[in-house]
Amino acid sequence: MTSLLANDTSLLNITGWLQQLKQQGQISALDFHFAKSFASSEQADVLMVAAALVSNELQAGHVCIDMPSLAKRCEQLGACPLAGALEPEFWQVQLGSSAAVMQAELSRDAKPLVMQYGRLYLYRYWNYEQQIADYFGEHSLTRDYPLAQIQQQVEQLFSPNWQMLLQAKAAYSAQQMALYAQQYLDVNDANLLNNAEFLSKLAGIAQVSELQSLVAKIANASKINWQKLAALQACYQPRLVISGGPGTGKTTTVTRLLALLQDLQLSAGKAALNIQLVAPTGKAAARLSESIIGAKQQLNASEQTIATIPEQASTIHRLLGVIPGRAEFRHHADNPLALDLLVVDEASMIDMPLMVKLLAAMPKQARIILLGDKDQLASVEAGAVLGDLCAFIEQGYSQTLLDNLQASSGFNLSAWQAKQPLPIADKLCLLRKSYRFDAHSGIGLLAAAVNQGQVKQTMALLESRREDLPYQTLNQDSYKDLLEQSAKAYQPYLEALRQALPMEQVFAKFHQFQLLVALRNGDLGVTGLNQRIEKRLNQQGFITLPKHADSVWYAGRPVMIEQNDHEQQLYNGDIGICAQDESGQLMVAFESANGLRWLLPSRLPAHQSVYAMTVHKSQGSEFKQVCMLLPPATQALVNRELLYTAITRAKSTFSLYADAESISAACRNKTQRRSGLVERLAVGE
Ligand SMILES: Nc1ncnc2c1ncn2[C@@H]1O[C@H](COP(=O)(O)OP(=O)(O)OP(=O)(O)O)[C@@H](O)[C@H]1O
Repeated sequence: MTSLLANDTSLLNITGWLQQLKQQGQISALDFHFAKSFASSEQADVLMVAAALVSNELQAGHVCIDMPSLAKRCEQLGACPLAGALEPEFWQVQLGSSAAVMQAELSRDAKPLVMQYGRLYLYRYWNYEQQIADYFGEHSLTRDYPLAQIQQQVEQLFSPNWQMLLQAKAAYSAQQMALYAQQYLDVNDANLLNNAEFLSKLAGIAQVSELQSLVAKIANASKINWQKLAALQACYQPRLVISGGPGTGKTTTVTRLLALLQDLQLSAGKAALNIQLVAPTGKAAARLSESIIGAKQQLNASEQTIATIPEQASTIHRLLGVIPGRAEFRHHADNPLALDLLVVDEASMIDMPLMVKLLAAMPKQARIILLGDKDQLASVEAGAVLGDLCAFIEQGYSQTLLDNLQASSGFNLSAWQAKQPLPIADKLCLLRKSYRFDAHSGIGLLAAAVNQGQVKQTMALLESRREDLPYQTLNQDSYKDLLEQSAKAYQPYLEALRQALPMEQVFAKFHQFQLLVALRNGDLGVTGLNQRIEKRLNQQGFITLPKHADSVWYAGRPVMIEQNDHEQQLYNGDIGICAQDESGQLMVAFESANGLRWLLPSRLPAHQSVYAMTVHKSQGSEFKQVCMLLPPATQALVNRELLYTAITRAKSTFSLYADAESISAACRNKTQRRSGLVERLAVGE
C-alpha cells in the first residue's frame, strides 16, 4: 500500500517539518539523519516520521513506541504534514504493510524497523530485547546437588544469631520479645510465640542451647525466610534475579548463597566455582567489595569455603574488556568470559545494550545472579531491564521449583504456586524485610510510603518532625537554609584537609553527607547549587577560590567524573578531591582498590564540582546524611523512582526541601518505560 501523500511535495513537507523539529531541539540530529535514510523508500513520508520518532524515544529511555504514542507525539509536536498521523490505526495500517518494516510475528528477515505486538522498534533494540527474553525465558532448572546436603548446609549458613536473640530477651518485656522473635525468626503465625506457654518457657532460658531447642519446636512449615529461599533457589536456578529494597540483605544473602554453592561443590569433591563480582560503576563496585568483606566476617562457614568467595569487585566494562575507540568489548559470545558464576550488583542501573553484551559474554553453563532494587530509577540509557524482569516477581513458582524449595527449606509455599508458571518467574526472588531500618525508622517508613504512592502517609511522616526526617517547604528562606546546612555539612572534610589528615579520612568525611537534586542546571540544579555552596564555603574561609576567573581549581574542590576515560582508569561517577602535594602543586586524589591515585587536574576527562549531585549519579552510593532538593511539580523529572532512590541513599538522616505539591506529584508519577520485554516474557517467547 502506498501512502496517501507519497509524492515529492509531501516528502519535501515532511523533510521540512523534521528539519524544523531538529532546529527547535525536539528531535536530535541523529533522529533526523536516521529518518532521512528512508527518503528513497516506498512510503518514505510515513517511514521518515516513524523513524524519527522511534529513534527520538530512545533518548527518553523507551526501547520502542506504540501506535497510540506515535499518534500522540505527532499531535504534541504539532503541524505534522502527514494526513491521518493523529490516528493510531493509520500507523498500524501503514507500518503494518511497509516493506521496510519487519513484522516479527510473521517473519525474522531483518529490516531497519520492526513491529511486534503493536510496537515499533529500531531493529537493533528489538534484537536486544529478543536476546534478553531468550536468556531469561529459557527453562533452566537444574538439580546439581543432593537434597540432604543442601538442607544441612543451608540450615547452618542461615542459622539465627542466637546471642543477639538472648541479648534482646534481656532488654525486652515478654510480649515485646515474642513480637521480636516472631519477626526475627520469620514466623508467620503470631500466636505460636505470643502464648502463655511459650512466653513462660522463654522467660526461664539463660543459655543459647536452651533457646535453640525451644525455637527448634517451631516447625519450618510456619515460617518463610526469603533470604534462605533466594539461596536455595540458586541451587536449582542458574539464572537468578534477587531484588530488594535498602537493607533487605541482598549482599548478606548473596554471600551466604555463594558459601552454600561453594560448600556443595567442595563436598562433592569438585573444584570451587570461579566467582566474579561486578557492578555498573566504580563506586558501586567498591561498595560491593566492602559489603562482601563485611558479610564474609559474619559467615557461619568453614575457612576453606570462606576463602573461595572473592572480595574484589570490578566494573562491568572492565570485566568485559574495553577496546579503546570501539563499541564492542573483548569478551562476547565467541570469546566468553572465563568464570563459573557472576554476581552483578546494582542491576537496575544497567541499560539494555550493556545487559545484552554482558549476557552474551556469559559462558553457556555459567551461573548469573543479578542483585538490585526494582523500584529504583531505571538506567540513564534506554530500557528498564531489571524492572521489566521483576514484573513477574509476585507471580509464584512452577511446581518443579516449588517442590524443590519446599523439600529443601521445609517452608509451606503452597500460596506461591503459580497459576500460569513462567520460566522468568522461577528466576526471581524478592527480599521483603529490611534489617537495616527498624519499625520506628522514619527513612524506612518514608521509602515504603513513597514506593507505594501513598501521598497522605508520606506527608504525615514528613510533617511528624522525626529526627531522621527533617523537612522544609521549599521557598526563598528555606533555600538559604539549605545552602547554609549543606556548607556546614561539608566543613568537616575541609577541616580534615586543612589539618593535613590522611586523604582516606578526608574522603570518609566527605562521603558522610550528600546534597541530591533532580536537575543539572539553574538555581535548583547541580550547577547553581555548586556555585552557591562554593561561595558560602569561601566566605567562611574553608576554601579559597582561585583569583583568576579562568581557573576553577582550589584545595578542597570535590569533583565527579562525567565520562569514562579508560586510559586514566577514571569512570563516570568517580569522585576526586583536589589537594596540594608536598611541592604545593594542586593535584586531584581518587580512591581506588589499590589505594589513592593522584592526577593532574588537566588530565581529567569531563567533570564537575560535586557539592550537589543528581539523584541519577547517586545510584550505587550511600551516605550517612542525605539532603534533597525536589524541584516544583512542573518538572517532568519529578517522579516516584527519583524520590525513592534519593531516600534510600540515606543511612541515618534524610532531609527534604520540597513543596507539598511536588512531593504529591512524585508519589503519584510512576515512570513507565515503554518496552515489549514484559509481554515477550509473558508469552514465553
Ligand atoms: N538475616 C539477617 N539477620 C540479621 N541481620 C541481617 C540479615 N540480613 C542482613 N542483615 C543486616 O542488615 C544490614 C543490611 O544488609 P545488606 O548490606 O546485606 O543489605 P543490602 O540489601 O545489600 O543493602 P543495600 O541497601 O546497601 O543494598 C547489614 O547490617 C546486615 O548485617
